[in-house]
Amino acid sequence: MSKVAVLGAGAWGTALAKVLADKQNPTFLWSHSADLALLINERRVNERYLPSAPLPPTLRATGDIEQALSGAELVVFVVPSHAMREVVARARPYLPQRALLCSATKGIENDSLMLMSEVLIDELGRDVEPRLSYLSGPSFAKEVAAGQPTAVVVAGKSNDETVAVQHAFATERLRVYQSDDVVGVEVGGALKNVVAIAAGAVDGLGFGHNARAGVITRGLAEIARIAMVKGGSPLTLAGLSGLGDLVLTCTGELSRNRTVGYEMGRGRTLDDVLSHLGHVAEGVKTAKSAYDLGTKLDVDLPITSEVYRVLYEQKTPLQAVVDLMNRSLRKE
Ligand SMILES: NC(=O)c1ccc[n+]([C@@H]2O[C@H](COP(=O)([O-])OP(=O)(O)OC[C@H]3O[C@@H](n4cnc5c(N)ncnc54)[C@H](O)[C@@H]3O)[C@@H](O)[C@H]2O)c1
Ligand SMILES: O=P(O)(O)OC[C@H](O)CO
Repeated sequence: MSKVAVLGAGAWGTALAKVLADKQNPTFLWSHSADLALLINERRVNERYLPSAPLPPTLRATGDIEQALSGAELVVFVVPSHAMREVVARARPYLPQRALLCSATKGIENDSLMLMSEVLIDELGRDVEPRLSYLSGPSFAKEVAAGQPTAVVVAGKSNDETVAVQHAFATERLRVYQSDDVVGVEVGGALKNVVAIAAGAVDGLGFGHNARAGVITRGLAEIARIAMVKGGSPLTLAGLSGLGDLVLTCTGELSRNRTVGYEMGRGRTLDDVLSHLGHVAEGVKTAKSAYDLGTKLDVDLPITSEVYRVLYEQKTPLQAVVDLMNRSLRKE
């Protein structure tokens, strides 16, 4: 590619920009903090969000979104989901007409209950849909940046454009699969963060492997129910952006979402955990969106609902486990 723009200089934006820049694509990494962009260029590392990864000379950070976007063939949106609408609106005047647009954000917007695909189309118009794709799957930024073998999936409605994005990201260490199930891939990526908070809480409470496996499996059932009601395929949820990301996030100690649940399981408050986390934990906001979505679409989401009550209604994690275990018995 002659130029790539990555919007969002957090851990994941920096890791993806490094992947693209290591492939010799001139890559602009946009940060909404001009000071952070200056520091990244000066130190050749993003010390705030991804200190473990030295950045190649083909990567340049900038606080100027017009400079980042001008002439870009591929634009990657990697800001937290609550900032997506604002950043897309900011980018809109400068987006090159034919650029491929890829979201690597995992979340569901509060209040509108929109997936990132829906936010992007809402802000940019239905015409851009063939150029839109969504990258998801089990991928801790630190491991991707270190060249650890990783498999992800990119989903889009238009085959040629999705294949182009698949090839843009693929390396010997980053295997990229392709899918046309945008809803399934997005719902899987967003809701696994909520289930990971539950899995972390169960670990923090000191329960065993059985409990964790139960949360993962029954959490997957909830994710699949929402995805299907929204038009996604249950098969997608058996893939990288469903089971794959769920297992990673529910078991990996690098997960911010699991950490939130784990620390709350050990008795810390949400505010205390978030004030020390230093990164976004998407599952916190997505728990509210998913809870509201379940109510709106009349989908049964017991684990998600308990995570919501622990995060927003001061229910204790232990009481949430007790209530989950003592619901009426049913078929699997
Ligand atoms: N970190 C990972 O391993 C990983 C992997 C896959 C997907 N993701 C997803 O990628 C997205 C970004 O996560 P991250 O890990 O890079 O987050 P992070 O917490 O490391 O960084 C967040 C970034 O967003 C910026 N930001 C915050 N508010 C903003 C605003 N209003 N406008 C513009 N920028 C703003 C911050 O300055 C920071 O650069 C999330 O949806 C996350 O779920 C993360
Ligand atoms: O650290 P987490 O919990 O935000 O998870 C990061 C990625 O989504 C894992 O695929």
